[in-house]
Amino acid sequence: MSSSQYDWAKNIPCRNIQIHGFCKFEHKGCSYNHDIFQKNALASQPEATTTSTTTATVTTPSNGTIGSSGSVSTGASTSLMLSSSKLLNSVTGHSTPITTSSSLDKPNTLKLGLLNSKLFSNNLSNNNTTTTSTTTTTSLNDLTSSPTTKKFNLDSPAFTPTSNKFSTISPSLDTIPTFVPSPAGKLEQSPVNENATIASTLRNTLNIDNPAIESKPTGTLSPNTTESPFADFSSLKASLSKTNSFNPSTAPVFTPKAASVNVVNDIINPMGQTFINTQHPTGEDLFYQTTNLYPVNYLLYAPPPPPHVELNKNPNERTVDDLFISSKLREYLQMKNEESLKSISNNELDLPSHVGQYHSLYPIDHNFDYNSKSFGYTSVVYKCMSNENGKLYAMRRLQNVPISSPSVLKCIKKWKKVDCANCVKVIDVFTTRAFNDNSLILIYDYYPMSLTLMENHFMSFPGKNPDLITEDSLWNYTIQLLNAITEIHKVGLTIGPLDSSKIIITNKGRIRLSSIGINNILDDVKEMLPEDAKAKNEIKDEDSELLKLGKLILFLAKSTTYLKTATDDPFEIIPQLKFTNVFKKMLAYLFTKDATIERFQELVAPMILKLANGLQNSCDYMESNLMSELENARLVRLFAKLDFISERPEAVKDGSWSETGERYPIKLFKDYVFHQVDDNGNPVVDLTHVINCLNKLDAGVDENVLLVSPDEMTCLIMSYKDLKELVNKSFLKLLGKE
Ligand SMILES: Nc1ncnc2c1ncn2[C@@H]1O[C@H](COP(=O)(O)OP(=O)(O)OP(=O)(O)O)[C@@H](O)[C@H]1O
Repeated sequence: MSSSQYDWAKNIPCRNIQIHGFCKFEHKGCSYNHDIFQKNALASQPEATTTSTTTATVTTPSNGTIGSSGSVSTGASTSLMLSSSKLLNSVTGHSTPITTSSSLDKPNTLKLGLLNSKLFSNNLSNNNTTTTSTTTTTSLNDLTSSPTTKKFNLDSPAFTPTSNKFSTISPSLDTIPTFVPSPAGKLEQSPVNENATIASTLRNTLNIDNPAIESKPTGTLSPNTTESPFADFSSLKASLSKTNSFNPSTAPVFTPKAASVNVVNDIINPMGQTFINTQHPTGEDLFYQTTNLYPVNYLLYAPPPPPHVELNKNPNERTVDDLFISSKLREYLQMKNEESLKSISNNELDLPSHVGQYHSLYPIDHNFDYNSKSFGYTSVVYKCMSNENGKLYAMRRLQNVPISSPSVLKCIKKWKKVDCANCVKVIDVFTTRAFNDNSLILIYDYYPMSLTLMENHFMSFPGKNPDLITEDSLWNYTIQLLNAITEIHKVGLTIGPLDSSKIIITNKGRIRLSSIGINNILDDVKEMLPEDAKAKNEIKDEDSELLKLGKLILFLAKSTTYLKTATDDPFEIIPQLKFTNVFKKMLAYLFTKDATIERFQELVAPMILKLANGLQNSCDYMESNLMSELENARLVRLFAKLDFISERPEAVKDGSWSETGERYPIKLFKDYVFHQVDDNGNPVVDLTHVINCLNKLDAGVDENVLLVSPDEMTCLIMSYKDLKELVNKSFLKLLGKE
């Protein structure tokens, strides 16, 4: 680049000086004039004004018009000024030069450029300029007399940054003046007051209950306080960090049961429900304090449609409910989940924090009776969590069992081998002094929400009445218990007493023996007792397995019938039962002396087939529900993928990631799926649309979709196929696998 090429610029003041106060390219080839400002600074003020006025007025040609059309009158001095200043900017801003202006013809443009340059230089020797300069003197009179000059005229001081001011500012951080807050007396004025308002807004937004802040209400800060107003902020910051930082020991967990703890007052919430405000507990109790005080609505996500909708549906019509797992099943499973998440502070019940490797004990006895000694010892059942694998287990504790040798626990090895669908699997057995006594502990698989046969059929609980005993349910129990007996026999063991309080219902109609193995251990313990103690603990268990089964079924069956004669003889009771003869025959067989398991199995075979049929139907039902959830899981993964990709905060600076770059269609697609509004601007909440779109995206169909940005300035037509490719590509890039 030859310097002569930019000769035209040598009289034009450098815009860098104008803006920044200096030009860092001054001695590095910048072709613009750098001396003018120095001269101007030295020149006296009146002179400068005169120069300015004189040069400014030059903007109007002699005929009082400007531009190629010659139609702009001198009256439009403001617009004229703007045009010329615009032009000046374009010239001095090193951008498109004078000659390329489209709106002005060449001579005029050139003239204006030169005239404007005179605004600063007043030093032109060019003939053209001299002529123009002469011609504009008249216009000056016109302009000065014009009423429009009042507001914004040529006399308005031009913006001339004082280069001295900027040059005195040191780039060093140390020399940057520090902000000194206003004296306390001026606290009611901004900006301090503004800060206080921010603090209070923050406090209100975050709902921080900080007495330090509370004592200094917004806008009424004490005038004679000598404290820095930022003291508020430090306390706010402290409380913010306190409020927002995660502390596992104080982080609340959802504990529905604990709602009744430490009740101080009830508050009526706006939704018309009563929830409980708990006193702030201390220490460990904080962990268990109630946070969700509203009763859980298990059907919140997809409530079943009202009957009039359900009944009047056409075959091709679906409700949201149809898209998901059946509401009843979901509610049931969610209740089970909730039950298994229940916890309570160890302090509250004086429970040990750990028993062996098990912790988080939670008593699950529904009707704990200290005097009930089913095994000859008081027994309590807890839900607990294993420290080893994080799984939940049921822990049965027998209090004060006189175990003198660990050898009595060996028999449990055999019980661990029992793999039966109608027995609760035993996991572990040990003794402990964690409860301050000699407790025998047995660990079993945990089945949330299970009730014993006794509880299910003979007791009522809040929200649950005793279940009716029917012939079908009795057949069901008989066959399942027969299965348990058979399986236990296979490993050379016997079931021990068959008690309705030691059989749990873990699912609809599904029963399991809940305390297998205990009897064997206690028998061995008994063997080791001294003779007199042995006699005291004697529990006669001479019945055959089938007889035990018969007694249990008879006990359940006779509870359904009013017996005319009070008798204990099963052969007198059975004929009085209001059940079918087949059932009565089966029950009577269990009480016969020569009853065998094999013969009994033959007897109940037709009923086993019926049960097998029901179980298979139940399996099909579960599988179909699983299928619908399977699709949901697929869509959830797609949701997750989309969310992983779009609106990544760390990519905000890098526009190429989502906002304007390659991934912009994904952002628009998300808007298309989730953020549509109707004609009235109301959000469109249509799950079918969402599922349709996501399914098409997942399948990558060839169909095109019109994606429009919210401001309607960008429209894209893309196929789901391309979108899918883009999503996959972006996701791989995110994983660093591209
Ligand atoms: N493995 C288990 N999983 C889940 N809950 C269980 C399990 N075993 C027992 N339970 C539940 O624990 C509670 C107490 O059981 P337990 O056998 O002690 O019955 P109980 O009626 O209290 O008898 P007892 O009067 O002899 O103590 C019952 O509600 C039962 O459903």
